Amino acid sequence: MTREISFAEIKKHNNEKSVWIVIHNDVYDVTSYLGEHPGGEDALLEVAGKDGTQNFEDVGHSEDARNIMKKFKIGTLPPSERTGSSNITNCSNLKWAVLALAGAIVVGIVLKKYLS
Ligand code: HEM
Repeated sequence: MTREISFAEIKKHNNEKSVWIVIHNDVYDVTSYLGEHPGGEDALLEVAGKDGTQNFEDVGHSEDARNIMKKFKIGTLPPSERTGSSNITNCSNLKWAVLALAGAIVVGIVLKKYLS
């Protein structure tokens, strides 16, 4: 079960005793994950009680990481506090798809030149 949690409450959980982080408008309680996080506890503490979406995406977390985080979800932001950033993941996937396509086209052109 998840509930709506506002920043007024989230920002109280900003130290190692209790670490709540907002990522893509969802609220995660990662207190028990501090010691297990491959990126270290400091990375999580830095955005404790805040929105860590940007930092989370800058690292380029794997699908694995995104699955693990589901376990820690405790709620979502109220609609009035949400930001429009929940599509960043899709955007970065799209970016890679476009890059892969561009690469394939270049390889195709080079191969065609060599083979003709
Ligand atoms: C519930 C939230 C999070 C989970 C479950 C999580 C999980 C993970 C996992 C599994 C990795 C290993 C690499 C990978 O699989 O991508 C990782 C690496 C890392 N994470 Fe997180 N992470 C979370 C939040 C964050 C946040 C908010 C930050 C930054 C503020 C962060 C910073 C990092 C860094 C710096 C690395 C190391 C990357 C490297 O050394 O290659 N993580 N995280």
